[in-house]
Amino acid sequence: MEHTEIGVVHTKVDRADPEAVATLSKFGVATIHEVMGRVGLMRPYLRPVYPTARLCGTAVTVLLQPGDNWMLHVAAEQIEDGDVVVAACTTESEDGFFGELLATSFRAQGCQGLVIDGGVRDITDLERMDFPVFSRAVNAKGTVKATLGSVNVPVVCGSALVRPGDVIIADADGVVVVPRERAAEVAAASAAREANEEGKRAQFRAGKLGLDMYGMRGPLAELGLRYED
Ligand SMILES: O=C([O-])CC(=O)C(=O)O
Ligand SMILES: [Mg+2]
Repeated sequence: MEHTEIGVVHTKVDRADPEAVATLSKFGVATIHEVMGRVGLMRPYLRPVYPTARLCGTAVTVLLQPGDNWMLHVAAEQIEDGDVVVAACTTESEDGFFGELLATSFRAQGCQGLVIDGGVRDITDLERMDFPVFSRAVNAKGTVKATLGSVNVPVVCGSALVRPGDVIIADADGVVVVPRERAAEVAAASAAREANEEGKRAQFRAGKLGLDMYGMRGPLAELGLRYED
């Protein structure tokens, strides 16, 4: 996707339904990705900067220029309670765009965390603050404030399309995007899948084999699987 809109801040965002966002926050990224039909995942190079980092919220999107974090300060003013900032870059950049100072500012505006297709720094402080960040790099290299990007335009972050107001869920398994129109439906489907998995878990715990639970013996025999002493 081409990033054509440079130098614009959209101040009005159509955010996903808060009740659906609250429900989605209870589920893991793998579950949500599965029930959406195995779509919406960002590339796995985006990793939490500390292992227990976890976030769920509606996206304020940022388009950055390489080595320039000016638009993150512009974005701070657009954050509402429960938002997650999703920052993409016009050109690949691993510079340290974000650290504990910006985290302090974002948190004061009600931000739930950051997903950035770039670098971040101050990660010991970010962990101490329990401010969840998912990034492509940890990098002490600083950035400037010299060039315009945009805020609240559609962006491609970790190869996934994110529109302002979409729901972002991230945990140790990855980052997933739920289009804002699908939030309620995906939340309900996630709850159903979790209930189904709880049933399977109970059977596995009791010693039942997947071979029997999933009726695999017949198809394996048909394919000619042999058991030999
Ligand atoms: O200020 C910056 O450029 C990034 C940073 O280290 C911080 O936010 O603490
Ligand atoms: Mg710093």
